[in-house]
Amino acid sequence: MRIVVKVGSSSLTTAAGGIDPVRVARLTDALAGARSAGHEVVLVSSGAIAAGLAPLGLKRRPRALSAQQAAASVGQGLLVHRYTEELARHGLVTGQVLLTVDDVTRRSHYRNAYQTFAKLLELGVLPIVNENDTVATTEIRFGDNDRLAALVAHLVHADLLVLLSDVDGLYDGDPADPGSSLIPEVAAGDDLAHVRIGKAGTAGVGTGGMQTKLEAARIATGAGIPVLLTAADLVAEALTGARVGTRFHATGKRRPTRLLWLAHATEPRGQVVLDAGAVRAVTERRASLLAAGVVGVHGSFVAGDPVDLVDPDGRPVARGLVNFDAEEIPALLGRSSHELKRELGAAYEREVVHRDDLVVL
Ligand SMILES: Nc1ncnc2c1ncn2[C@@H]1O[C@H](COP(=O)(O)OP(=O)(O)O)[C@@H](O)[C@H]1O
Ligand SMILES: N[C@@H](CCC(=O)OP(=O)(O)O)C(=O)O
Repeated sequence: MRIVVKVGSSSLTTAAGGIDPVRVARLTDALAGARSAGHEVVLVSSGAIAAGLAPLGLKRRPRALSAQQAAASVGQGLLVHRYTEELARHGLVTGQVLLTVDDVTRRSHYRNAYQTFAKLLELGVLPIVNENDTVATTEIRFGDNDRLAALVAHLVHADLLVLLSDVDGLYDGDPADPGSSLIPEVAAGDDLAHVRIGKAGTAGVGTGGMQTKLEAARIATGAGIPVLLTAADLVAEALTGARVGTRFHATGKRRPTRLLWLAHATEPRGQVVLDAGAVRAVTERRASLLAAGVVGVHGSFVAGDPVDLVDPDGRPVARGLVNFDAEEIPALLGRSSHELKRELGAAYEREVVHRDDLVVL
């Protein structure tokens, strides 16, 4: 099996906030065990910011983005160094992969990322992935690694996504509350509306809490990948197939990876307003969006940016990579490709959003 394992900051750090060598060793022992059993493993690890706090004399995760980026810059190297040393004891070679949203939503970059992972796995390397925190800006930042892990699982065609946290699974209420109980299975179509979801754990280093784990589980299972959510302390059990944690069954089929990223990882830079006919063409017939069906445009974007396609009432119906700059679109509104080609030249005959770059929400 090809397994993506994601570990959160709260499962890697000591109470004081630094990287905990004992917890890292427990994790790497289990990853090495999975490799010995014949599985391919990709690790998505948070903890760069947490690892950078102590060397910078910081007590807790800073609020300002620039300070978080500085901490990540200091901490990422330390974190990967720790993993590299531990995995080397098991004869394993590690490789660092730092991703930004843009890297994987634009077609050429996405193919590049896929090929890098394929090569690393073919060479027997254990890739260690994190967000490229130091360069990611607010707009293009994931911020939490749960969704990143789900998208990486899809990118590398994983058979299983294991989400490790400081809690041993999904509870129907606050896990600290003695009245709450663990949910062992989430089947396709199960309604989680009754589950009370709280914020991130007490350690104060995690970011997403249970909400981003559920989103990650929804993305992965919706793309055909089952998810196991359990405690980092139980990683060895989880990777040897013991019945621990919460198992989310696959609910959907694989979709092209880039489109999954487009739907879940991009911040739209603007909106293109469609008339009712274009809404039907895009959502029901999966057609490209042509200028003839566009009635308005909002925001400032350039060709290649992600935009939301909205219906006449402003509700998003799809997201796509647009082929024109925002300021070019008003001149095209409602006009047929044929007319545009005749008056403005062949370059204007292109679709506003091509069907291959479009995902229905
Ligand atoms: N319904 C719930 N079930 C399980 N955990 C929950 C729930 N609601 C809130 N949580 C909290 O979510 C925390 C995990 O999120 P977080 O601290 O962001 O972890 P990580 O650093 O592993 O990503 C747990 O410590 C737990 O206290
Ligand atoms: N990329 C960030 C991870 C963000 C984060 O804290 O995520 P998580 O602990 O998984 O909720 C880091 O390495 O510090």
